[in-house]
Amino acid sequence: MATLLKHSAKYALSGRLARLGVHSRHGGLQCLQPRLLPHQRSASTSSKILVEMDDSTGIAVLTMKNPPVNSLSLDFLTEFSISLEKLELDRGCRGVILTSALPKIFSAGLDIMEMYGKSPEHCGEFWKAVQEMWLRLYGSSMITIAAINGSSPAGGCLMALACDYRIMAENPKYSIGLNETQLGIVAPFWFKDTLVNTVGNRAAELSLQLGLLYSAPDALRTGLVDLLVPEDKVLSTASQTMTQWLAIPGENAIGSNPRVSSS
Ligand SMILES: CC/C=C\CCC/C=C/C(=O)SCCNC(=O)CCNC(=O)[C@H](O)C(C)(C)COP(=O)(O)OP(=O)(O)OC[C@H]1O[C@@H](n2cnc3c(N)ncnc32)[C@H](O)[C@@H]1OP(=O)(O)O
Repeated sequence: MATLLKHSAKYALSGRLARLGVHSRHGGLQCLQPRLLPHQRSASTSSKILVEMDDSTGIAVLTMKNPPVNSLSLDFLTEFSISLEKLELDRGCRGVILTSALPKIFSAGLDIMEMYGKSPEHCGEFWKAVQEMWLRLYGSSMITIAAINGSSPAGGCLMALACDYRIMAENPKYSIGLNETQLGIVAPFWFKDTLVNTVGNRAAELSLQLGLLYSAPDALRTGLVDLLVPEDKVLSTASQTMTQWLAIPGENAIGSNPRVSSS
C-alpha cells in the first residue's frame, strides 16, 4: 500500500507535468527554471510562502507565512503547490525543508472557513488543492524534511507526514496529530494511509479512532516525528540532516525508500 500510494502520487503528478509540457529531473528532460551560478542564493516570495534556494548545497527552505496560524486556505495551498512545482523542476534543487515563519505554529491544518457555507464548486476546488499539496509533497523526487517549529494538528500533521523526515521542537506545549475524529470529521483514507506508513497499524488505529494530539515527546515515542531538538536548533538540525541525506551516493536516499521502491 505504501508503494502504491507513492506511485499514485508520482503518476498523478507526471501526468500533470506532461500536460504542462515539462519533465521531471529524473526523466532527463528540460529544466524551465533559470539556473544560478554555484554558491548563489536566491529567494522568491509569494504573499504566503517564502522560498530560499541555496545553489551551493541544492537545499531550499520553504517557509510558510500565512498568519495567524498557517491555515491551509485555497490561496495558500495554490501558492504552496506552485512553489513546490517550481523547485521540483529546478534540477539544482535536491532537498526541501518545510518550516513556519510563525511563532508556536507549524500549521493549524485545513482552513475551516473554506469548508463551511461555500458553494459545491468552491469545495471541489478546495479539496482538489488539498490533494494536490499532498501529491506534490508525498510524491516529490526531492528529499523533504519537515522542521516542525510549533503545533501541527490535522492537515498540518498531514503535511509533516508527507515529508521524508520530521524534526520537531522539543517544547511539550506543542502538539501534533490527526485529530479529525475529535472535530467530528473522519480523516480521508489517504490521511490514514500516510499515518499508517509512518507509525504502523496499531498506533494509527488508536491515533485516528481517539483523534489523538501528541505532545512533542509523545510524538517522538510514537514515531510520528523522528527527532526532537531545542526550538532554536530545529532549522539548523534540518539543514545538517539534509546535508547527510544528500551525501548518500546517487539518488539512493530516494531509491531505497520503501514508499518508492518495490524491490
Ligand atoms: C472537504 C473537507 C472534508 C474533510 C476534511 C477532513 C480532514 C480535515 C483536516 C483538517 O485539517 S480540519 C482543521 C483542523 N484544525 C484544527 O482543528 C486546528 C484548530 N486550531 C487550533 O487548535 C489552534 O488555533 C492552534 C492552531 C493550536 C493555535 O492556537 P492559538 O491559541 O495560538 O491560536 P487561536 O486558537 O487563538 O487561533 C488564532 C486564530 O486562528 C484561527 N484559526 C485557528 N485554526 C484555524 C483553522 N484551522 N482554520 C482557520 N482559522 C483558524 C482562530 O479562529 C483564531 O482566529 P481569530 O483570531 O479571528 O479568533
